[in-house]
Amino acid sequence: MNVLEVSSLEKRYKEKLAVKDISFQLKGGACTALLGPNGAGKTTTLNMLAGLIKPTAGKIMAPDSPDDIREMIGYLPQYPAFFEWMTGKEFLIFSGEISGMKKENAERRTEELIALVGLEEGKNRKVGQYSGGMKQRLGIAQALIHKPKLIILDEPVSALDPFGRREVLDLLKTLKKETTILFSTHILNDAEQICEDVLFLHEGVLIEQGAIQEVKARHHKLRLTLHFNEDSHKYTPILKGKEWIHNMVSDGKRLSFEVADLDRDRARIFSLITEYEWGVTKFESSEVSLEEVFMEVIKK
Ligand SMILES: Nc1ncnc2c1ncn2[C@@H]1O[C@H](COP(=O)(O)OP(=O)(O)OP(=O)(O)O)[C@@H](O)[C@H]1O
Repeated sequence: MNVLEVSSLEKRYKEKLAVKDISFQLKGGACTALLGPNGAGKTTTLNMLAGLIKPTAGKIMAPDSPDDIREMIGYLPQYPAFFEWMTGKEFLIFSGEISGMKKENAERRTEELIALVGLEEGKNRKVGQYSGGMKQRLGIAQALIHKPKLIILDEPVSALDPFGRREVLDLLKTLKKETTILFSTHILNDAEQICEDVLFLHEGVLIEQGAIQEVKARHHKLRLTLHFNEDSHKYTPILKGKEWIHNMVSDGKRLSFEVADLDRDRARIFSLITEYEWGVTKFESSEVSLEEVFMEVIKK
């Protein structure tokens, strides 16, 4: 069942067409990553879904809650504003009350959320004293206060150090069990770790979408890496002429390239190694990352 269905969505800011005719669906219970470089249109798209800005054209539908889409969405903006003089607990109760909850319900929900996002220790400290990771976890709790079916998070980990990033990614993994998640990021590795589905946005256009495994399979490539006991540049002329070798990178003693058929091309490489008696110290094969697939799709 789709939680959200978006069709032909478009946003124009004066002369700038920031989002161009994009269509996609969000499956209930799935985690979807909206990926794209700076300026791709991620924030504009999320702001339209959250009802903060009006689309120039297109439709946003929620099959399950057709009357009040905003009710079913919890949103964490890229730069959330907190009242730094409130404690985390006070801030959540206040957020619940301004979203229309009765005080006792807001208090009950706050306790649940504090446990869920792991803020027990800091709940009575002022938000101004929180670390970046704690603030993001508080922001996520705030987005969840009214038990939304879908939470939308704009770059929730981009501004965090590696420790804070891990905290928030782990929290998102836990939340996947309870709610549908859509989050934007330009760090593809984060998406790969926690999401099932991806949307690739580039210059306002949705250039690829679907299950991560399917997207990878569509652009199926594998990377072989050879480690030599000397500078690998010496070996590139022999490999350059082979039509089955793509995107070769020579980096010190290491040489890597993409191939389409691992078994066939591994055998080809082994026969070259034997023929030329190359001093190979290590041989590795790996799947290309989502990041490499994305760069490939953008180039096309
Ligand atoms: N209010 C606005 N008025 C005019 N142009 C805007 C406005 N907001 C965004 N834009 C432009 O629309 C394009 C998309 O911006 P948007 O912020 O949605 O991208 P983004 O993918 O979220 O980028 P980032 O990762 O840098 O946040 C950019 O070219 C941006 O300059």
